Amino acid sequence: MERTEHHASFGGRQEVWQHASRSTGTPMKLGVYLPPAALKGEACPVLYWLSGLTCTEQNFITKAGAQQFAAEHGLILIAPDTSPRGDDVPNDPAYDLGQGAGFYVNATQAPWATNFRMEEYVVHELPEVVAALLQQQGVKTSGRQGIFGHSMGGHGALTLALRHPGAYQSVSAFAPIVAPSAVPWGQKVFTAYLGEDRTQWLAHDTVALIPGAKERLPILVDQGADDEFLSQLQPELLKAACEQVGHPFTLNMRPGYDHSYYFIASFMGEHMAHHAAALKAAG
Ligand SMILES: N[C@@H](CCC(=O)N[C@@H](CS)C(=O)NCC(=O)O)C(=O)O
Repeated sequence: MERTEHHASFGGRQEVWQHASRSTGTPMKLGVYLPPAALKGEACPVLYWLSGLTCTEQNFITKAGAQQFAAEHGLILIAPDTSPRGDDVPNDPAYDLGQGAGFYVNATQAPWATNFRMEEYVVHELPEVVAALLQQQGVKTSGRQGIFGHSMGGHGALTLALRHPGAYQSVSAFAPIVAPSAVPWGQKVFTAYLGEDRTQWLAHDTVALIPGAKERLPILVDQGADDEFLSQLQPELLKAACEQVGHPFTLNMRPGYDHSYYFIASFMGEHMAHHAAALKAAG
């Protein structure tokens, strides 16, 4: 495990770490923000951010403006890469498949199944990696975890929270892909990673998971009304699914906002407050 970057930020520290991943069989990078409270020895909750298509660990830490709110609320922020990478890792020329497009599932199909194990990585390996690198720096955590993300990463945050009840105490998303089985991005990637059997896809589809959810963790979603990818996102499908079973759900449609990090940064403070409140209430 190696620290490759560190920068003072809002009284805390933004770091980047690299480690050998047993889940993906590749080196993986992650952004780690330590708020001032953590550096002073307070036990802080951990909030995971999952990025969208084409992103690395860098997009969120350089463009979302989240550090100021993490500093204010005393949250440790973890931002992993979106997929395994490397010359020996399968890839595709399109931006929405292969490297940079892990979709937070464990692929079952060749040639992806060996390395593309992002669900295993995020849910099981990452917390161990984070615990180890925090311990190395004498930083304590409260044992509470939240998860949020954008687009493909919004899909990741919602499905991982729903598929692993008890693992996360707060969840939210910016412009998430809520029904991957019903839209081109999801259909293409799920066919490649999970195969032709659509019943396998539904286990990774937020709208399909809501009716049988084991816990009703409140979901906060922000969506730009002028998002150029709205047809791939369709937040109204999630609204309807939540209404049908009484799953607590807040959808903020934001007129004039697109799909970019300008949109994300504009509402980051509200999402961080949502997580801070839920993680504090969870103890
Ligand atoms: N038009 C984009 C589509 C991909 C895209 O918009 N990716 C979003 C997530 S789905 C993103 O966060 N891009 C990186 C950034 O804005 O920093 C491309 O072809 O690169």
